[in-house]
Amino acid sequence: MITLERLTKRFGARTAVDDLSAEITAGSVTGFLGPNGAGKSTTMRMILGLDRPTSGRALIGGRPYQELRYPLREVGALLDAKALHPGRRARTHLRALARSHGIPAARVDDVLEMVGLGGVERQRAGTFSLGMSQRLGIAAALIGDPGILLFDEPVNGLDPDGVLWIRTLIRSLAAEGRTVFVSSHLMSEMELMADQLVVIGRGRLIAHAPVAEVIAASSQAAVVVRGPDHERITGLGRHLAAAGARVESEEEGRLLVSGAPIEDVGLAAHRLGVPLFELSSRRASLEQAYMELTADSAQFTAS
Ligand SMILES: Nc1ncnc2c1ncn2[C@@H]1O[C@H](COP(=O)(O)OP(=O)(O)OP(=O)(O)O)[C@@H](O)[C@H]1O
Repeated sequence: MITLERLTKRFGARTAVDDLSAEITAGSVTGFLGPNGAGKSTTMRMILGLDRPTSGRALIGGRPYQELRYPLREVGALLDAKALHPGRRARTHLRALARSHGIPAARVDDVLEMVGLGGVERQRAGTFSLGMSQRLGIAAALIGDPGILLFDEPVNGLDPDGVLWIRTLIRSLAAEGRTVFVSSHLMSEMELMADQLVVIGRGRLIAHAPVAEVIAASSQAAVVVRGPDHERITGLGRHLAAAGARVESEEEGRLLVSGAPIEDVGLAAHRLGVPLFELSSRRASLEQAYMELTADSAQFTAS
């Protein structure tokens, strides 16, 4: 588990992370979302002891990073896949990491196989494609078999095969009971990958909830009602609106109802004797829900 307790980071006059509290639980993938400059990387850096909080704290399994004796055995991270020295060979890099953390050298070959770099371990990192660098970064994150993993934009710039591979890996790491915290700007990918979401804007917490809940809260989520009798459909709409639902009608005989469960809409139609051709749920996308949530906190917006 990762615990953020009133975590705050200021850079001079700029507050990058502002009083952020959240618990990122084990056994599931938690997506970390927010507009550019929202404070995601800074939060991850504080969790990993790379930036010192101005106030508050970030705990890994109940302890600050600095107190972990062999950090790589407790937490692995992929922050910047291209950060590795270009002259380093993949295997040499992983061997050095293993040695400094008391991890058996045999584990190096295991993780190279696991990420599909088994054949290129002697190649220098500078000759790696972005996808290979990403895989090497993931091998480094996994080398200590840690229970907690952080991935900052892991699918950035990857081809569809690479994206599918990372998604499957991340899901399986969580299924093994690990805590997985992943940032991404790709909403469609997050929708497939994450169980919960932490959404921040201007350093502050906007939402912390299961993905399904965040999507259901979007105003784009609606119940679609359609029937042959326009007047009776309109009457049903009035009835639902009087009961507190939001009702729109873009074409005759068809309603979009939000703020009322589909069961209530169906029962109301039945009670009022309104014949229906369609009663269905229109699901919002995570992208729509996210855009609504963060509309007020995007740092850079076109006018
Ligand atoms: N070392 C630093 N010195 C000064 N300001 C910084 C530093 N690091 C980050 N910031 C500022 O803190 C804010 C949060 O940045 P951060 O990189 O954490 O956001 P982010 O959510 O990761 O953004 P992105 O999605 O663009 O990667 C930004 O306004 C950024 O300019």
